[in-house]
Amino acid sequence: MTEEENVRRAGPLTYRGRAIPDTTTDQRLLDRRGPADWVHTDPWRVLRIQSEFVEGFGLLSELPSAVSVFGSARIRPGSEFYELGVQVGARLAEAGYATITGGGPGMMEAANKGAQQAGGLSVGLGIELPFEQSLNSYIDMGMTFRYFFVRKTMFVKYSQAFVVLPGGFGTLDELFEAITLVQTKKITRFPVVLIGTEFWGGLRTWVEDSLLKHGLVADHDMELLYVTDDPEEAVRIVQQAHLHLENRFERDEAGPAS
Ligand SMILES: CC(C)=CCNc1ncnc2c1ncn2[C@@H]1O[C@H](COP(=O)(O)O)[C@@H](O)[C@H]1O
Repeated sequence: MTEEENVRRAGPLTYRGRAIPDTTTDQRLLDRRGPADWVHTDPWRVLRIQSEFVEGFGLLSELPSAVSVFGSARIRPGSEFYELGVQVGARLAEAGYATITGGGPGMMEAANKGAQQAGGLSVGLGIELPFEQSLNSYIDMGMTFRYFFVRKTMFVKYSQAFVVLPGGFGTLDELFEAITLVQTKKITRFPVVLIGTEFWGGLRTWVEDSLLKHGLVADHDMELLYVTDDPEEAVRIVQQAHLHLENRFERDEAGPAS
């Protein structure tokens, strides 16, 4: 046997003599399918989760300054709330912010529509649901996620603030997640603005009368619930916080490396 026949290189690996496998790596990959139950196992899911982060970061990392807008999936076009959502998207676009929503119908669609029509970048981050649903038609850039928590990371990582319009459980989940991240200083200088004083007034009162009264939140935590009826005021709050943050990063970058 020649030296050439007695060696097999498989990528960075070298096999000689009796250690040479009967098949090549590609043969093992391509020649047969083998069992398929591993696609339903957690190690495989970890790779899918990883790929969602890769795709999400890839889609969003070059996004300009952006604000995530949340709100009910159930509000219909033509309603007062829907119009408010359109206004929010439009004002954000005029101030130079991209609008990110959950990509669905209702208030998400309204904010995307307002943003797109005012010439802003309109982004939809959808979620796989047990019933058929596609991204609304006012989205310039979109992605549909399998994993809820991956999608939530994107909302926080790629926006400077949250604007919360009237909504149900999904909206409350997003609102309280954001407030908890701010309260625990996982994110800083991150305004969370609720739009609709009549709609959100009861929640604010309950937080004050129950949570604050029993000492479950601090006085200054109440400031985390900023409520207004005016989309322009919401944008001003976002801009102020944004400016502060940029100044702080500039100071940090000028200081000693960490
Ligand atoms: C018709 C219907 C129920 C469609 C659901 N389709 C959805 N598509 C995308 N995001 C959603 C959807 N439902 C809830 N969400 C998420 O939860 C929030 C709305 O939930 P809710 O309607 O307030 O509780 C949105 O901000 C969004 O991020």
